[in-house]
Amino acid sequence: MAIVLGPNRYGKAETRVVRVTRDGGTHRIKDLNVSVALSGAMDEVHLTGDNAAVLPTDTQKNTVYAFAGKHGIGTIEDFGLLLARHFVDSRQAVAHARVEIREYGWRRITGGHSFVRDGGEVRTALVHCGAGAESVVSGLTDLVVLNSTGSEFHGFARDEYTTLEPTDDRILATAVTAQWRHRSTAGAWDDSYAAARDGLLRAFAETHSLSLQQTLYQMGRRVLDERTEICEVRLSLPNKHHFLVDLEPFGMDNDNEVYLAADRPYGLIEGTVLTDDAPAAPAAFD
Ligand SMILES: O=c1[nH]c(=O)c2[nH]c(=O)[nH]c2[nH]1
Repeated sequence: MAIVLGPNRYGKAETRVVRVTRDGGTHRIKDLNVSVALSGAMDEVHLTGDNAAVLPTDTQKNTVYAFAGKHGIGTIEDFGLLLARHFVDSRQAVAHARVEIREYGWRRITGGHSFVRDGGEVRTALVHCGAGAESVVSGLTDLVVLNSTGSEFHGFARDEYTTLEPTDDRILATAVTAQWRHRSTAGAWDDSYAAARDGLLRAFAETHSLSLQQTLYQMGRRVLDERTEICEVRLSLPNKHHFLVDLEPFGMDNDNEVYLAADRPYGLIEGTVLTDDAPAAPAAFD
C-alpha cells in the first residue's frame, strides 16, 4: 500500500477590507470579508517542505488590500474575478483559484459620511478560476423572513415515534441562505442580485405553503423563471419553529396568537433547483 497526497488547497481566509470611496463630501463604503484558496503544483511543499511554489498567504492578504486601493471595489463578483484571475495568471504553480466574498451592507443615515449597518443579511459571491474554466455563484445568507399565516403541514408520514400534530395554519419562518450560479462570467451583477433577491422574497410571500420543501422549490423556480442569466439555485432553509403556547393553565384560549420562538433544534430543508440545460459545473459551489 502506498500513501499519496490527495486534493489540497491553501490561502488566506477572511481578510476584512473596508474601502471608502470619496466623491467630495459624499462617501461610499464597501465592507468585505475575502477568502482566497489556491491550488496547483503544490506537491513539493507537502512532501518535502520545499516552499518554492508557495505564494505566502500573507501576500494573498496584501493583494486583497492592494487591489482594493488600486482598482476600487465594484461588485463582489467582479472583485472576486479580478483576484482569482490575478493569482492564476501570475503564478505558474497556481492552476486554480477560489475566491469567496461576503459583503456587509452599509446604508447612508444622512449627510455624506454616516452609515448604519444593514440588518443581518449578507451578500455573497463565490468565484472559481482554473484552466479554461471559470464560474461565478452569487448569493445571500441570513435573510430572515416570516409568514404569519398561509402555511400548513399535514399528511406527513407517521411511525411509533411521531407526536407532531398536523396543522392547517402555522407560522413559517426561516433564515434564507441562497446561492445561484450564473451561466456566464460577465454580468450586470448588481441588477441580477437585486432581482434574484426580490424573486426569492416574492415567492416566499406568495406561496401558500404545504411544507417548507414546497416553498423552497417555488423560491428556486421563481429565480430561474425570471432570470435567464441564472441556471442553478441552491437553498438552505432552517425551519425556525414557532410553537403555540398552551395558555389553558391561565384560563385563556390561544387562537393562533401567542407563540414560543424556538431556536433549536430546527428542521433544515436544503435543495437545488436547476434548468435542464444547465451546463455541468461540478466544482462551482465547492
Ligand atoms: O415544512 C416542514 N417540513 C418538514 O419536513 C417538517 N418536519 C416537521 O417536523 N415539521 C416540518 N415542516
